[in-house]
Amino acid sequence: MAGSSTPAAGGGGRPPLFATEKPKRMVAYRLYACTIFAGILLIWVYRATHIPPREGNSLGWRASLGLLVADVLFGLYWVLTLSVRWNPIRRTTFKDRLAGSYGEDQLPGVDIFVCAADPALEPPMLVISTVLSVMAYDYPPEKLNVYLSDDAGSAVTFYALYEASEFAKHWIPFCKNYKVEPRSPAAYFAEAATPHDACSPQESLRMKELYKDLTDRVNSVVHAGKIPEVPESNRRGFSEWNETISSEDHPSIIQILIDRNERKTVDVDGNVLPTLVYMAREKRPQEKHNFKAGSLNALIRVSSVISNSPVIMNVDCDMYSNNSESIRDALCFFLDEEQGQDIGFVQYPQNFDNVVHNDIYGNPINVVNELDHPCLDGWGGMCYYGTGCFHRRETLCGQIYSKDYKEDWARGVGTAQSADELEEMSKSLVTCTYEHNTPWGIETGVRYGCPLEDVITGLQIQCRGWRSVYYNPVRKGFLGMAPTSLGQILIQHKRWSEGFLQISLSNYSPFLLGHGKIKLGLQMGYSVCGFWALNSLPTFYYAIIPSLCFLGGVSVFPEITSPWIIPFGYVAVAAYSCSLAESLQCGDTAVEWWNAQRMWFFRRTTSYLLAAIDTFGGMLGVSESGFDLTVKVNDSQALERYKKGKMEFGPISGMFVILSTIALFNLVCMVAGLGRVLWFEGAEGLGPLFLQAVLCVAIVAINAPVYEALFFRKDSGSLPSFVTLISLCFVSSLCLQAI
Ligand SMILES: O=c1ccn([C@@H]2O[C@H](COP(=O)(O)OP(=O)(O)O[C@H]3O[C@H](CO)[C@@H](O)[C@H](O)[C@H]3O)[C@@H](O)[C@H]2O)c(=O)[nH]1
Ligand SMILES: [Mn+2]
Repeated sequence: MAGSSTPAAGGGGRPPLFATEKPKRMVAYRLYACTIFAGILLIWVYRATHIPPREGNSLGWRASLGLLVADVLFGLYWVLTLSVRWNPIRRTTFKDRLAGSYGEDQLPGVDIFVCAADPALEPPMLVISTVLSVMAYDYPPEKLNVYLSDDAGSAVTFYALYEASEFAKHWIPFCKNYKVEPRSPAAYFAEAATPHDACSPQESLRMKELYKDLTDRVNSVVHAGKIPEVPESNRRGFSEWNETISSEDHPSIIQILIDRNERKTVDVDGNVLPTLVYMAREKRPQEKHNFKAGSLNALIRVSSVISNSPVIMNVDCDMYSNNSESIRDALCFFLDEEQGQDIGFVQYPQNFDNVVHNDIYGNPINVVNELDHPCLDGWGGMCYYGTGCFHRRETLCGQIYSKDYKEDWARGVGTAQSADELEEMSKSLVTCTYEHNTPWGIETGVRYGCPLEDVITGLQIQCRGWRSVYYNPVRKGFLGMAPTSLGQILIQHKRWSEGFLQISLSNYSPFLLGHGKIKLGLQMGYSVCGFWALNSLPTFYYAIIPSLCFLGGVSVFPEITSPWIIPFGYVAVAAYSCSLAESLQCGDTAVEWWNAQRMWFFRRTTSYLLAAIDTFGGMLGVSESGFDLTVKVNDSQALERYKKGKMEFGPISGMFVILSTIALFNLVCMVAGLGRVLWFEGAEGLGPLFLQAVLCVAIVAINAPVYEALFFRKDSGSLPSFVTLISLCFVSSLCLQAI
């Protein structure tokens, strides 16, 4: 199977538009996995047969029972993770064949959705740079329709989009004439000072000036919070706003800013521009709006009236297109005659453009992008993760796949209706009450009621018989923004792990919903993230109990001279070496790997733990989950600290108390525990406690930034002494348990 490619289409049809390859390394990996599994089994045997008698101070007995459970859970979780290593595949597309087989006029229409929610957290300039980047795709503009959903219903965002529609008349021809990449103006002008494309320095300078004017105008409106006079011909849209409008309470607003029909808009070269639509669905305080999922569903309906293209792509407002050919790449999958019929969606990886070298948060997720996702693809079902994804419209509307299903690639809306009519029609589709008593949010559109609406929607589509594809080109399709403060990251991961756990424990779990419909490997693949939150429990246990026992001189691992130490040592050393090797192979540095390990530890002991608690609370009806927006602006000092690799803790939160408690507790255990053993028993005394000492030292080492923030840093990103105080209370009560 090594290096095998998919067969060419036979019998005179169009040639295949993509190929699938399987890499060779898998045999070695599978052998290695077998040895790890043997090690895990031996650890289980050891745990089950080495429970000390329950007498006197029963710490050893209790701890051994707990570790038995923890080791079993870790082992089972490891088995799940095999699914995202077992079967990776790699896809390549043939865009030249696409061009050979389909004329430009035969290409399908594409609707692009951009979601924004809050002009304070998501600056309008960021939003319109993303919009401009997707308007400038290398694709026939009369087939391209771009929709911005503004969940804040903000006049400022609308103003920015209006300015973008004017700027597009210069920007799009510039991009196309000079084959500029990337096509987000913000990203383009932030890159190298010397333009690397065919354009002359004067041209580039002229464009840069125009862009600077745009930025100044938009930002001054953002600061003033007031809209200036705009030309009479374009005033119409602004009259929608008045004093009574607020972000939580406003009617539906829909404005077609660029339209191909009667108000035909052309660029400076006289070419038509892609349709551009602003949408703010109605919001009322008493009505649930279902966050991003609600916006996407509103966009699906509005676009069905205005353009109704067979392909839909959606991005978050901070994730710009970095590759102008992405639409054509995605179409290579959908339009392939042999293998494309059952492909429901094409997901691109998430990559970031604001991450620095040796990022302290371990943000380059290369292993996920280069190994995990190709494996999900290998099982026939890359998940949908909410941004950078192309769908067939029908898959989002509940269509079930069957062999007889024929896509109408030519579908679309004619040019009969005027923009005013279209706006009126679509407004009625995005009122608060429109979805009442309809299948929207349940069977139709993106699913509601879960913080990971996208993943569950993707799973539902796969369970209706569609396959999905993962495409990771060399020039990244999209670049987004990673949060660069620990507090933000932990909140984001809490939302994700909570969403995943909710899915895993519901009727929509990949094992129940997917039973008989998707492959076992894919069910397991989903569960790797699905059980992140539960995996926090054994991690938390491992972070406290062995160290506590070390402090009390109670051994809970095999002695250094016992043969039982071999499976423990082997599993730990081999698993971590393999993980490091994978990271390096996927392009991370060793420092990034180490930082990523630290983040795993932090997330598991905070975000995931709280997510597990909240999920169970939610099942008992105590708590309800929301969508805490990720901040996309940082103050300049924080940004400086980030660049220097200083961890940004930010405002006090319960999560930091947990982090510093674990860090301080292990520090105490290490110092007092080592001191006690060496003082009373000498070096031989370490024999039975060796593995615990190693574990404790490792936890202290990984927590270095926490100690720095607690004791040495004075800047506003460090941990306040209040956190130290509370943590010390917890630490002392924990230590008392050892006595
Ligand atoms: O009420 C809301 C809340 C959010 N959004 C938009 O949703 C997107 C994602 O929000 P963000 O705060 O950036 O969350 P992230 O954690 O960065 O998002 C990741 O995680 C989400 C699921 O938790 C996915 O939907 C996203 O695609 C994925 O990038 C942004 O464009 C928001 O404007 C809305 O449109 N309406
Ligand atoms: Mn985001």
